[in-house]
Amino acid sequence: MKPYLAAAIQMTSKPDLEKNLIEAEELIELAVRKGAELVGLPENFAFLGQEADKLAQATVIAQRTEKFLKTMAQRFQITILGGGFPVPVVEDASKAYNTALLVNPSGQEQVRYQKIHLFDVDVPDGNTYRESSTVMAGVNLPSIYHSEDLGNIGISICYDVRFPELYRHLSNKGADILFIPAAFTAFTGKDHWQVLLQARAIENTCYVIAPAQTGNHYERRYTHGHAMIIDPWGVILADAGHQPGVAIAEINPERLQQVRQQMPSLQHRVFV
Ligand SMILES: O=C(O)CNC(=O)[C@H](CS)NC(=O)CCC(=O)C(=O)O
Repeated sequence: MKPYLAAAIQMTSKPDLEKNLIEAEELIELAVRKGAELVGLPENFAFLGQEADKLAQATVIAQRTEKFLKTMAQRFQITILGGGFPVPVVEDASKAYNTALLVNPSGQEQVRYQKIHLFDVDVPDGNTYRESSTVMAGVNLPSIYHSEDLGNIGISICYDVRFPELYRHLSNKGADILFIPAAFTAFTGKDHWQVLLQARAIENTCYVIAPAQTGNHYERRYTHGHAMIIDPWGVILADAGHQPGVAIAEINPERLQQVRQQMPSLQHRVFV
């Protein structure tokens, strides 16, 4: 593993695939110009709209998005995570998997993760979320991407951040970097987002890269923003604030080793 720059992209995705991919490309290009070699896009970067509309367009979204990620990776010679887009379930036309895809600079798919924990929550601001009405829950724990240059990368999506056992699994498997791409609601995000991300970083002594959605997407759907990168001590290295943009920070193996020496909590685990 070498020191390198990573980018957590922040977007205001809309119910418009082509428009979102254009915005995503601009932000990837910005991240690459700043030197990023590992780039993450947020959950729903390709399409953020009504569940029914997303499902109706899922076949096209999946095809376009997979091709887009491979093209971006090859063109800019980066490793890229597409942080959650619908891929139709073959056996059930009423469902899609909320899928995150990690692609290497050769344009090859390295990890495919289907979101395990679905957001079925009545948020106290009056919005109701029933992700499971159109999304099939994944049942497989994500595999780690072992990269000689970039380190061991673990993947998750959004609401997963509330389930620390998933991240314990990833750190047990050797993760150095945890991706947590999200579309966190504005209401839950203001109190929970940063705390949860810092907790996952600190308890696993891992870098956290958290691409995010921000602002108003359609009707009353608002997300929290604050795409960020956090170091293994829990320090926030970069925070994208409220506007679309990029949070960029260095991922440094010496810092990782230093924190793991200073705080060897992973070695003191008793139960898992
Ligand atoms: O809002 C949208 O339409 C897009 N969001 C999503 O697709 C997903 C599933 S509904 N959002 C979350 O998981 C939010 C989790 C969260 O906010 C929390 O855990 O508090």
